[in-house]
Amino acid sequence: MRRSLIMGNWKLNGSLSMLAEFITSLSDQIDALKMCDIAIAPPAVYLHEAKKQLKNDRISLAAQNVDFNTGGAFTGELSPQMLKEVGAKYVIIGHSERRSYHQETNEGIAKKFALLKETGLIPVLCIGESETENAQGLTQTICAKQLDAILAKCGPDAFKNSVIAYEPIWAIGTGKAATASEAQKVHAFIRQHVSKGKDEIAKTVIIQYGGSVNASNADEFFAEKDIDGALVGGASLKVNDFLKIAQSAVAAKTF
Ligand SMILES: O=C(CO)COP(=O)(O)O
Repeated sequence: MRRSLIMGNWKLNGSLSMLAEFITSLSDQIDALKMCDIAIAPPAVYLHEAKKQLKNDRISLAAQNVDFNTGGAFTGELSPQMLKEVGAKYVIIGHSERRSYHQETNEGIAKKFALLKETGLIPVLCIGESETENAQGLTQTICAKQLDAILAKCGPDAFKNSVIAYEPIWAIGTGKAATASEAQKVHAFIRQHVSKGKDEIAKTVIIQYGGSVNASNADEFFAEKDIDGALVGGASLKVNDFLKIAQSAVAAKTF
């Protein structure tokens, strides 16, 4: 059975003191959350300190972005190896905020995906459609295009041991989450599209939902069979809300 993965994407938020408080509270509660994997993605500048403060490996670290070069004259960038060295296990790539504010393309994101795999890091590939695309019935077409760029670059086994986060752009930070059944339909499509009939991939690829997940609506998402956790933005900044979301994931797997 796939384990749920609950990941907090702090985006451009947080501080050293918030990090310390967050890690202490999360560590106190972690034993009750055995059935799911937990990760936080603070700004990369805090990863090294986070790694030092984490007392057990039940809480993993994620970075929010990476470069597609391994080193050299690329001012301002961070390589997969650097992120690995400071404790990252996962790296979020292709977030819609990076696609739109930093003009990231499917091809560039595919290069990042390939490099992460080579480095032994787990890519968390964000995909999803805009409000207009959703209204035009293009959700599956857009998701397929974003996934196909990865399959073209990395081959049919690309998504083995990888994570995909379905994040409809219109649901991010808006308080207007997709309904659980809408999300489930897209997740089922994604699973079928990336596995192309290969059981090993269908069974292991983790597909998170992201977009206005909070402590009150998380239960509904985790009750769906193809929703394997959540990539949480705003609600991941408050440790109690984040914990409640993780508890919902645990409850969904234990009855
Ligand atoms: O973008 C997100 C996670 O990557 C979702 O953000 P919100 O949970 O704030 O909608």
